[in-house]
Amino acid sequence: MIIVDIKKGLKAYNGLQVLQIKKKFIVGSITRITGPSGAGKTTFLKMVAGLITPDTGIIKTNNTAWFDASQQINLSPQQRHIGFVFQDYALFPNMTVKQHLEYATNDTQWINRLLTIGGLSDFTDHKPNHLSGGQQQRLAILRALAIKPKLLLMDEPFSALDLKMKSALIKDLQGLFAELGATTLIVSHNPQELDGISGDELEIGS
Ligand SMILES: Nc1ncnc2c1ncn2[C@@H]1O[C@H](COP(=O)(O)OP(=O)(O)OP(=O)(O)O)[C@@H](O)[C@H]1O
Repeated sequence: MIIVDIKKGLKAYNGLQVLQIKKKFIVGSITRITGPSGAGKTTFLKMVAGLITPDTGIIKTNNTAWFDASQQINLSPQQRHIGFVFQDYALFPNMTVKQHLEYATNDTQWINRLLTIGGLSDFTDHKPNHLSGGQQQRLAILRALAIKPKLLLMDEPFSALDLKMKSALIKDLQGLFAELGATTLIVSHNPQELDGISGDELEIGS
């Protein structure tokens, strides 16, 4: 179980807006995160990852506190061992596809499996600017999975993929998530995208 109970004042264009999230995520579950633009979906994922600090509250998993404002506990993103797929991919311009994955793991079998699932086996020596938008997005997903995370945070991870590619990839990813025992949080604007996959939903800013 991952328990989140946090508050953060967001600096919105129209003044201060308070983002308050109280939610439990069951281990191994897939949760779809929805909400209007600017509601705080990305900020929420970044707080869980340890990239943005909440103003108050707790984030804990099993018996480990990742964040506890009252006890001044705030584990680093590395200590939380999370996979993060950023909305803008955040790839390294000077690294090839293969180097992105080798940076995260030295398990070559796992790397090859990921490359096959992402359809990038023939592009291992390509740098991001020699990949299509969809290929870059797939690389961002594979890189997040490379560390075999127990918690995977994905921010609009399928937005650049065509329907056929998306449904094949999602099917493969579902198998991988189950194998890793990963708990997955996916921000998605597309209502049909995760039908039959995500068991839970978190609506932010409604
Ligand atoms: N570190 C921060 N501290 C305070 N406010 C922030 C911080 N980072 C972003 N914000 C503010 O939080 C608000 C929500 O932004 P966020 O990107 O989380 O929304 P979103 O729901 O993901 O939107 P979209 O669907 O358009 O991607 C914005 O007004 C932004 O200015």
